[in-house]
Amino acid sequence: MNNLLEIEHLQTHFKTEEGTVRAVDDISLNVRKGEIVCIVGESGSGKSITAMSVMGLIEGPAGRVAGGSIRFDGEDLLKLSRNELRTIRGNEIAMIFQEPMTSLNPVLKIGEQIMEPLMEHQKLSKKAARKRAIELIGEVGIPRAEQIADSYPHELSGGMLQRIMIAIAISCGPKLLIADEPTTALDVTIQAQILDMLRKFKEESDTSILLITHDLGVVAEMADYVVVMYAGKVVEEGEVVELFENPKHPYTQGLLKSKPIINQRQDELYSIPGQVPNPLELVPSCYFHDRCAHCMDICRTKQPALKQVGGQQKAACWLYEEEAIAHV
Ligand SMILES: Nc1ncnc2c1ncn2[C@@H]1O[C@H](COP(=O)(O)OP(=O)(O)OP(=O)(O)O)[C@@H](O)[C@H]1O
Repeated sequence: MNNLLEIEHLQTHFKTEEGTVRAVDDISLNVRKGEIVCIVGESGSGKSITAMSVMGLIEGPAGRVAGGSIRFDGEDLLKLSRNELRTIRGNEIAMIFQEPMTSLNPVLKIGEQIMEPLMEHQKLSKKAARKRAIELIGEVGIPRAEQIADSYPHELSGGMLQRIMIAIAISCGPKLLIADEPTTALDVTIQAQILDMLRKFKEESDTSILLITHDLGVVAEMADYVVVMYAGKVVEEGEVVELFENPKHPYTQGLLKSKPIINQRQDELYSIPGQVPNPLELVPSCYFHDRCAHCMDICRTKQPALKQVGGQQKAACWLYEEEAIAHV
């Protein structure tokens, strides 16, 4: 109902010499029209690979989507040909990456790079595309747009380049914007400006945003709905207020405890003890068990399923299972 993106039981695997990495291991999530969904989790939890799977950017033969479905606006993206996918990518679904320098072509002028999708997807003439590119540079808050259009990427600051990436991403009026850590490389003031811009764009155009971050401050500011990932799995999800007020999964509780609080001096910031497990050594269990203060016997031997734990909130934790209590 009203879902623009529906990911169901997605599995994305990588074959390595040491074995298969289940980077995304049976995850489901929805993004409704006009909604911002944040995927949050530590490094290596599978956030980026989820986004790359939606974009059809998983490279074979080592990487492959091994199962599940990704429906966008009613269409199963995994069943589309490369060409059909290319038509959707950059047009109806656009992505902003963490490092703009790696996505921009260093030898092409900024204006030309903004013009490219406008000519390819919107079929604008060169002249019309240039005019629109200059407008877009202004729309993302960069002054002297014409001069910027004629500059090369290395002549711009990191914050400006990220604005250019946003200009490219919004140029074709996408229905879904995927932003993978879009502000991580930027200082806090610029970070806030970029997030404001994304929110404003969402409100004006009713675009949905799938925002990937490890920063709960960003989640608090941006999300309608939050999906917490750990070791390739969704361990908790819910409406942002509900989840922040009453996190159920010990991992989410740990993440929230380790979030710095603005205007409050904290002598030592809490961090969750231990490390994310080696993706090649996962055994049937709760993957968080050896970092969890509430670990029970069952957590070491059986994987908890994601279940409703109140309101819209779901958690995958034996603490909320009657079966667990029977085993203690
Ligand atoms: N090409 C690859 N080959 C093998 N394993 C990979 C490959 N790409 C990613 N992985 C593994 O998949 C898992 C998930 O990676 P992913 O980049 O999605 O994590 P993430 O949550 O986005 O972390 P980060 O914030 O560091 O980007 C990790 O264990 C990673 O090592």
